[in-house]
Amino acid sequence: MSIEKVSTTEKTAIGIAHSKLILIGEHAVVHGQPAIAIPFPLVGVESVIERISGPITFDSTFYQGPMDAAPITLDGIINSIEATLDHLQLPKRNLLIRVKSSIPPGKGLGSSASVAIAIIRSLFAYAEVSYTEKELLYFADIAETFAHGSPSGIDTLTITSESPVWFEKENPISYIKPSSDFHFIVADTGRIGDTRSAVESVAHLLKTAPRKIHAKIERIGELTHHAKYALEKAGRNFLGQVLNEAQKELESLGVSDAGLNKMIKFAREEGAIGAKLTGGGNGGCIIALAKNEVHSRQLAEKLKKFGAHAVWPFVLRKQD
Ligand SMILES: Nc1ncnc2c1ncn2[C@@H]1O[C@H](COP(=O)(O)OP(=O)(O)O)[C@@H](O)[C@H]1O
Ligand SMILES: C[C@@](O)(CCOP(=O)(O)O)CC(=O)O
Repeated sequence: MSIEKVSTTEKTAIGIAHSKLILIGEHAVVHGQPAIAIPFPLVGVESVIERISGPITFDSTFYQGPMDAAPITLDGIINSIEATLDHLQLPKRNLLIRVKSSIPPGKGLGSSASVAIAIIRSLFAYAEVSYTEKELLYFADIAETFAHGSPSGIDTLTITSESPVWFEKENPISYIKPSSDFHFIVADTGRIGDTRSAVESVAHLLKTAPRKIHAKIERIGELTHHAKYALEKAGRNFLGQVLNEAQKELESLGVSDAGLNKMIKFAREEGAIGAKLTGGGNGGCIIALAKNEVHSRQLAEKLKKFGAHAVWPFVLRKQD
């Protein structure tokens, strides 16, 4: 079936979602340590729902066609959609779901969670029903659990937040207020990571060498406390050191690959105060802390020439 030929009536509804960056604490957060994550509005997802007649139909870069024939990679999102439709008491038919995303998938930027959240928002808008934050997270976490096994919940929480978050599994959220501007660059190594298998490999290590691995996870937690202090008080030089320390621990947990290590090394040689992987790792993106705005632009150019598939200079603004 060609999506262009599906005839729609005038009723449409839109839902959007930005993506997220984990500044520090990925992987350790799955095991109860805190993490800091930042809403990342430079890439995002738009979901448009249109009324059609016939089965629910997808139109996205991942798949075009009826939902009941969708590939297994969409099962998580489909579970979220079905649960949301049940909640809204809408029939599971007569909808066209168009998904446009500028978030590269499998790069640690929370693509799966953003897609789920944009779609859920568009379904609520279509039904003209308002929702609470808790409901939104509940339906999005259905997709995340399917995609990532045992997600900490940090992706969905940051994607629904407008401010940087301090996140712990048992005590989900408080907000971080940076005391100055921080200039970051996010750069994509080009290699796709698999968050689920990276999380599983850390869980496996934890079983085989519990004391050693637990100490590393706790160290990341301690560094995350230092990062909060750096953002709110001590400033960029201390934050850079802390990010570099966190990268060492992530490497020793086996979630940083050669592509990430090479790009992180290059960013530091070019003056980044700190650099580490962001997200699930073993592919995906690095986050580097620049000295200032000019340096951030120069570093972005250099990373591009070095071979980054995409580069996003990004300012975390001071908040009063
Ligand atoms: N454009 C898109 N359309 C539909 N689903 C998408 C799209 N982009 C991502 N997804 C969903 O998200 C999953 C990929 O996200 P993933 O690589 O796990 O993201 P991340 O590791 O960055 O959180 C896909 O399997 C699919 O279910
Ligand atoms: C590795 C982890 O800490 C972050 C994963 O980030 P992403 O899904 O790769 O964007 C997993 C989690 O917190 O659920």
